[in-house]
Amino acid sequence: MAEQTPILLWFRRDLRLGDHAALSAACESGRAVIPVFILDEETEGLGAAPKWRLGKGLEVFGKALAEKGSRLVLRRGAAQAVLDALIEETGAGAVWWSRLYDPASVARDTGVKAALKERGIDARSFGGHLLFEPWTVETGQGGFYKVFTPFWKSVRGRDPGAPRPAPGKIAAPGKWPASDKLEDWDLGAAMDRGGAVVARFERVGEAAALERLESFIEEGVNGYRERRDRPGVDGTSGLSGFLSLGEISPHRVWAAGSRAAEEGKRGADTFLKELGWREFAYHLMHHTPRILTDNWREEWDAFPWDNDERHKEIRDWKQGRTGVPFVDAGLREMYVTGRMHNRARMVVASYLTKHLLTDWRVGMRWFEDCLTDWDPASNALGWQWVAGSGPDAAPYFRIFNPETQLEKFDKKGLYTRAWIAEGQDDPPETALAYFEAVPRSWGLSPDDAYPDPLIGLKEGRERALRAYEGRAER
Ligand SMILES: Cc1cc2nc3c(=O)[nH]c(=O)nc-3n(C[C@H](O)[C@H](O)[C@H](O)COP(=O)(O)OP(=O)(O)OC[C@H]3O[C@@H](n4cnc5c(N)ncnc54)[C@H](O)[C@@H]3O)c2cc1C
Repeated sequence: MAEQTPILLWFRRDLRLGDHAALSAACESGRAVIPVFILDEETEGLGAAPKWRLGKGLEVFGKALAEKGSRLVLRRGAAQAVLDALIEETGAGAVWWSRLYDPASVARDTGVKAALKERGIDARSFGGHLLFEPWTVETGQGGFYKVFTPFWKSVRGRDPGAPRPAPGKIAAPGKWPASDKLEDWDLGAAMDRGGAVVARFERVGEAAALERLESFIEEGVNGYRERRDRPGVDGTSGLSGFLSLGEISPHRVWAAGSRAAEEGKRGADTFLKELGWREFAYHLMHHTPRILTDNWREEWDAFPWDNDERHKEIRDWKQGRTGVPFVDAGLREMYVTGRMHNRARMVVASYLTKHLLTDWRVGMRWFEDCLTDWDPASNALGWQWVAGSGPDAAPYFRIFNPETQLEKFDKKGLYTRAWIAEGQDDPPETALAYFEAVPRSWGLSPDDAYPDPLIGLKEGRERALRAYEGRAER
């Protein structure tokens, strides 16, 4: 009987046991569950840091499954071919997974679902990566939202439902199919010596995510509104890496934030709103997938962006050597920790796209290679928002001044001291770690002089404004 056959649970960006709709449904069915992760073309193509982070996540998730008497079967190849082979080997009658929303995953999953259904396999996708499915949020006219505030107004009162508990038991199949060895995949290869440095700062897995959420709600959320903009303090939740790989569900985070708001904890509403930005990014990626590749506002196609990555300015920006302390601190923080404070993300993006007149896609790709919390939707929206080419974007002429930003948000110089070694008698470990992490071929040393600015801030600003005005005349 088909109902007795095992279920293949295809894990992707949902490496958790708690609040997992597909896993809970599979366990409730009473059938054997075979968890599988596929290293397919799309996963192979991840940037260096997200791929390294995925490897760490898979390691921890495999152990969590083992504690439940289950396993994570690892296979490499095209998703359809791998699933077909596993169906043959195990007699599975169903393949279930949690939905993804980027266009490449949607195209792959749509094809896989159709092919599986064709051969009589119960192929099902479940929600869980988002609070609200993008197609369920509509304007009064039946369209999609292009501006955050009305989007937020339309969803903030919704109840996304309570998070589900982790299953007590995951029934194992009579015989396990063979699995690749995670070490053989060498997912951290492109990180070279940087991996060991980032590992000091990275926390991985569902248990770590739950711990972080709990401590943030207990101690951090109260001061979140005031502290979230200060890059030199630990004032935000630090959950983005976990959310990116689905080691915690947004429902779980939302539920904790809502409870904190009900208890009157200051900052909780602001925190929920930030989760709203993540939803908004996905809403836009679903309705306009070109946000990942093209100027969302087509009039920007005429802008004379520089996108020649051989240019010294772009190389210096990537290396955190622009001579502008806030910009360099942000880029170095990312290189060392795999993450960058949100205020710094805005400042480095503004500097690249405005002072250096560089195409936002150059910066977006660098983030995609260096961020352990890389998220396709939030990254694209963030870059287009800052560049001015995106939906609900900051106007181009509002150019961040990295010096005044520093005076405002890092008055005591905590952030720049933490990340820039040059010029300090006794630099902290964080600042020195940058020189351990970067490739030797960059030839950098903490004893070097701090670089001169690539361009005066006033001069860069005026040049950007001239280019912007020129664009309007084109
Ligand atoms: C140019 C640029 C690129 C970015 N790239 C990414 C990316 O690749 N991955 C990523 O997760 N975020 C990205 N962000 C958004 C934001 O910087 C990070 O989500 C945030 O810094 C993560 O830290 P946290 O978890 O401590 O955030 P908190 O302040 O604690 O916020 C809680 C959660 O809300 C969500 N969130 C917060 N701010 C934003 C935002 N502006 N847009 C979308 N979601 C948000 C995140 O899921 C975050 O974990 C980018 C922002 C900019 C300006």
